[in-house]
Amino acid sequence: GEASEGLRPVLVPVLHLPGPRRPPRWACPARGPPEPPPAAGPSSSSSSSSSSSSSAARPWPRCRPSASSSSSSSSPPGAAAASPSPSRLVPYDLLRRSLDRVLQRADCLQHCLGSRLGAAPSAHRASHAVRRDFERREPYNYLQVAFFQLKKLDQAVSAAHTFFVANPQHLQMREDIEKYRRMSGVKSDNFRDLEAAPHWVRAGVQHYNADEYLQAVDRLEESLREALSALEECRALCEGPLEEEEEEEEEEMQPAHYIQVLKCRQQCVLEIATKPGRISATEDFIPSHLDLLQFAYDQVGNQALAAECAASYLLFYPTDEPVLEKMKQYQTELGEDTTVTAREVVTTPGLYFLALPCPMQQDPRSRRQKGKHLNADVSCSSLSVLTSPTGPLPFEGITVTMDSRQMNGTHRVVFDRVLTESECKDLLRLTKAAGGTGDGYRARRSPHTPHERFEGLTVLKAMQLAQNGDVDWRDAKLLLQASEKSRKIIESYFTPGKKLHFSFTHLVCRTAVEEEQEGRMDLSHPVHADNCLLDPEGKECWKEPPAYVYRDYSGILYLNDDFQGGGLFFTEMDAVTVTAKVRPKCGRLVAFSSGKENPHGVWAVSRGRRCAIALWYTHSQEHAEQVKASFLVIQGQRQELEEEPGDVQEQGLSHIQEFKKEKSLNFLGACKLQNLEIGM
Ligand SMILES: O=C(O)CCC(=O)C(=O)O
Ligand SMILES: [Fe+2]
Repeated sequence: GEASEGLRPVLVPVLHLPGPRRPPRWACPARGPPEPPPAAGPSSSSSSSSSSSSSAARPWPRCRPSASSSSSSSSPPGAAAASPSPSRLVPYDLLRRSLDRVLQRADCLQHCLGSRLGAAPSAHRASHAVRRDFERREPYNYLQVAFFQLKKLDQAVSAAHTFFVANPQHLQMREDIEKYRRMSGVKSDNFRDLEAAPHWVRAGVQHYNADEYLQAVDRLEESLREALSALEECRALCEGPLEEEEEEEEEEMQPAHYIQVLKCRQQCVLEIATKPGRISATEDFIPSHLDLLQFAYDQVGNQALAAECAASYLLFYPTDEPVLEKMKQYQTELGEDTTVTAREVVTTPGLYFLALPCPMQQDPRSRRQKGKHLNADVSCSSLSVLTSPTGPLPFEGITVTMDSRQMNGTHRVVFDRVLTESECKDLLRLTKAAGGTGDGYRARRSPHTPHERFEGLTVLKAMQLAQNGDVDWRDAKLLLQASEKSRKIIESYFTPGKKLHFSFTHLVCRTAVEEEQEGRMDLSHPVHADNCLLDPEGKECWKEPPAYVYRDYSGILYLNDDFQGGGLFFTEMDAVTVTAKVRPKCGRLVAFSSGKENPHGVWAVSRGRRCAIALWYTHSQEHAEQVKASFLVIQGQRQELEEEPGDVQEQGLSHIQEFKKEKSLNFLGACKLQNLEIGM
């Protein structure tokens, strides 16, 4: 109907590289196919404006299309000097040289940004230049020549046409195109734009636009599959040991393959150069398809698949209001106990590909045997390094500030705005009131360093304090709520569909002991991993007691920033090479997997008091903390519990029994929470 018409997602089905079609500036005219006989092909000599003395000897474009040169129509001196002798000028050489330039830039950029060495200025220039090359479709200019040399006329024509589409004012190419048109053996359908969306993209969209949703879903699914495998191939190409292999197999290299490599590289460069959160139009292909599919499935009455698409879409745009709204609606329609899961797509902002089962241990030689047809194993091997699996975040307003990639590791993330300023204030009040009541941490005042005082408070302790009237019930409850909120965020981000239980929750403050700061060299918290015993010398981490081996994920929710020092940092297994830093502040939640992949420590707090809620989670029900149960018991409200979904209910009830036995506390009179809702 009308209303749903209005909600139709805007279409952005672009797989090719986008870019403004502003007229490019040209340093040199592109040259047509080399052999001059007019009958054989477009002439390269007739309209040459070059004054270079060596032009007659060189059958190739005299000037390499250059992103930076804009003033001269003669050969840049550097380029001329670097030119191989005419006899060596086979198409591949030339093509390669132009590609190498781009590839070098890409590598440089990757390296530059990767190591975060004053990345901004040069890296961004490079990225613009690379981008410009692609916007201008420069490589196609070379390709047409290469194909022409190879006597692959149809491909030469489509390369020329593809270039011309983006450069309609290019006189030389216009002439060449005219010549191609007159050549026998050239068919009109050779004038194809190789950068245009492929047929399988258009078909789905056409059906969609014609409101033919049944056909649309089939075609869109097909299109999505194609796109995912294309992307995957790209990743493999981008990350594989490309140059080496090509060096050996140069003879066999096909120009089309170069183009593919180039595009892939370009995509990687863009991904890396793309600011966090900004998703380029190329990358928009998948979410936009998911968006269309969601609507189409909805229209054909398949709510389950529509919901699945919405959930998948939210992996890319976790805060998209209309889709979040839709999601809620689907959840209601499908029933709350139906779990809606996203498709097997993993993503970080700006980086995604299919989560295939990875043949991790594959012999690298197998790739070589398969020659240039790079396979999933290449991208798989990088999967664990480059990506974090993410699900939609269950709360609005929370942002992902840094992901694994930005933190140079695996399963690391920083969320912001998990708490408001006023919630931080309330929780800090709780720490004040609780101060001096013992550290809740094996009762040691300074477990890590004599230069700081360490205070801690568990949830249970907070509840008991509230019961005794030592702290405000609402503050105690807020501690529980903040913990549960963090749990939900971390669960949905790292392990959607797989329950994470509390393992231990601890509100901790580290206070600098003023007279103990001079010449201090130690850390507030030495480098460690949370579920294994780190051995930096042996670069190992022993997953055995007394380590808390059952801890699967760790979270630290920070409450303040008015102190000196106290930054969290991650290291390599050597415990000294810092790979990422996190500055604490109110509402910031850092989360990471608890294993050897995430050694971390805290720099000395040299002034003031640093407070945070440290949270550990486990998949193991056996090791689940009884926070929720204790909360319910304190309320004395079994009935609340009975409204919980099945598994929580069961778990809660059995924990109540245990809890009562263990603590032999009489909670019946402790019903102060009765009027406070449990709602998280
Ligand atoms: O407070 C922090 O930032 C980290 C604390 C930590 O790593 C721990 O308690 O295990
Ligand atoms: Fe830790």
